[in-house]
Amino acid sequence: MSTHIGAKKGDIADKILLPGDPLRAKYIAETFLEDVTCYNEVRGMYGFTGTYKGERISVQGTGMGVPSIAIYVNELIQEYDVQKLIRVGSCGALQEDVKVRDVILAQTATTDSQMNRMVFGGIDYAPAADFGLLKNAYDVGEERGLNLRVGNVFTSDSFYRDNAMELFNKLAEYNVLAVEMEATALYTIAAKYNREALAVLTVSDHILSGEETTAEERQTTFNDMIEVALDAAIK
Ligand SMILES: O=P(O)(O)O[C@H]1O[C@H](CO)[C@@H](O)[C@H]1O
Ligand SMILES: O=c1cc[nH]c(=O)[nH]1
Repeated sequence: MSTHIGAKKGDIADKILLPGDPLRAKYIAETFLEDVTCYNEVRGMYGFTGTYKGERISVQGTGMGVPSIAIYVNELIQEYDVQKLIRVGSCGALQEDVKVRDVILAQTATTDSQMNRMVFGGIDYAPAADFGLLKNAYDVGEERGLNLRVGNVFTSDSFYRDNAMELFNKLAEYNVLAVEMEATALYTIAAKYNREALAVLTVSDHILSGEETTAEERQTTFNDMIEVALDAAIK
């Protein structure tokens, strides 16, 4: 086992979905995977391995924010040799034409996290999705008739911030689509170890209008996101 994951070598597949919420990991495993085993309960951050359309795949909760996902992604890569990592998360829309329930593929992730600046000595590294995974996800979404958005998202170090609209309006002016809290760390760590990474996000609320999804709607639209991620992972 690694420091935060109670799995043996080989318990985790080389492809993995990464929701922030560990209960979303459980939902994905129970709803979409077959022959499921739970390999992790450490800190309640559930991890499961099963099969999807005959292919072995895992799903692991990451918690919220850059420090938390960075722990799981580092251990999944360094201790369990995971190759393809796809975050499946929620986000808040920053553009008028991005609607609640839309699914976004994060091509890149702007951030206020200090993580990359610490690594690169102050340079603004540009974390990017793996092109092959991004293309697979886009193609899968098109085949399913989804209106996927592709672009820049903001990985925020805080969910609550003073004068938030000042920053959000500036990000919107520069065409950032939505705000979430983990993608930048996933992309940067995956790049370091030459692994494939992508964040697929469902808009759960709209920052400008205040509109929110109901719990039921969230489940349905999350299903679109989850199926896009699963099909992209095995394509
Ligand atoms: O739905 P998840 O994957 O947790 O993602 C979003 O939701 C959390 C905030 O409520 C943050 O983790 C943010 O990135
Ligand atoms: O980080 C997040 C996630 C969903 N909605 C938000 O407003 N922020």
